[in-house]
Amino acid sequence: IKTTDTEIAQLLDVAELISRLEAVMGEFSQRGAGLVQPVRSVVPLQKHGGFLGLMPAYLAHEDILCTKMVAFYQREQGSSLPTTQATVLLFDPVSGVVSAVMDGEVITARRTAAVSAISAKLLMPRHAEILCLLGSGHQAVSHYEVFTQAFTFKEVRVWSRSKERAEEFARAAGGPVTVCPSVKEAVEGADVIVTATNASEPLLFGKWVKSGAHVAAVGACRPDWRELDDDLMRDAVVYVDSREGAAAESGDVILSGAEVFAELGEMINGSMPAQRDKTTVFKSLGMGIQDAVSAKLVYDKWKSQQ
Ligand SMILES: NC(=O)C1=CN([C@@H]2O[C@H](COP(=O)(O)OP(=O)(O)OC[C@H]3O[C@@H](n4cnc5c(N)ncnc54)[C@H](O)[C@@H]3O)[C@@H](O)[C@H]2O)C=CC1
Ligand SMILES: O=C(O)C1=NCCCC1
Repeated sequence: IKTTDTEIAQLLDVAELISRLEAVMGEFSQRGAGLVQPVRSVVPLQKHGGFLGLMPAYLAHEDILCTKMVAFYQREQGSSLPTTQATVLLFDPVSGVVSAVMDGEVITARRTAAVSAISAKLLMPRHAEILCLLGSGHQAVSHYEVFTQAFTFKEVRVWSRSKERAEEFARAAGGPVTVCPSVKEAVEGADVIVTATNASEPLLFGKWVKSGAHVAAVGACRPDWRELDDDLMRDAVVYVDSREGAAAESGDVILSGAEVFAELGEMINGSMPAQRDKTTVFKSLGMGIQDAVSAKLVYDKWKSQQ
């Protein structure tokens, strides 16, 4: 089959996705033989300010064989082209035949937000009231959608480099969103902060972050890119999706020298604690296994409707 982002948006249910992602992230952190997922292969395109990422995964228990190919470009402000363009291939693992070719933008946006929601569920302060989104692009939109579906906040704030974009974001959101003029004002007193920008220098500073807040850091996916400053990285308890991925790709982890406390999956398995009372950072980079379970959910739902 060949499925488009429009179809996938209808088929990929957030609650089902969260439950499948929790299971697979837990399994990943056990490092069993049933799950094969190398760290993303990255082909840098220095000449064009981008890279091509290859993200294969095999999940033996459910017999899911999948790969995503994702092109990522740091665009000029105002460019009409998307930053991230992706295609997901699902294979029949018995024969190697390709069973589905899927657009990858919705899968990428929704599964990333769903993984951040799992981290927030475990790490955000009890009775969290204020959600703050830094950035107003695809990931900010999907994080808004998933977080407001999974949790109830009294206030949602957005900050973006472009005030017009932030205002557009607020208008398009399904509920009230406060547009903030600066990062500092946006994050002051926030319980949950999502950083979803293409910044390569820190824009979120520890001195602005409320003690006990939870930060889901989604951008800065190259070893020399940052969204968070050293103070925040060193003072917070740092969780990652994959230790190997973070050591290879996260500028926030590598350049700050911060210690990684645990993987999300270790918290899910109960082998490492969720330090909810401390300031926490979940550094997300994205993993092939997340795309694999998402693609399988889409494929099964599509088949059940034929
Ligand atoms: N952790 C994960 O699994 C994934 C992470 N990402 C990352 O998420 C980030 C956002 O992706 P999208 O929302 O798809 O991109 P997008 O292009 O739709 O939105 C990017 C946002 O960042 C802002 N921005 C760009 N440069 C900036 C700068 N220097 N300072 C402050 N803001 C800046 C833009 O104004 C826009 O609001 C990217 O860094 C991407 O690498 C993307 C997919 C998966
Ligand atoms: O996991 C992904 O997919 C991506 N992560 C970092 C940026 C490109 C897409």
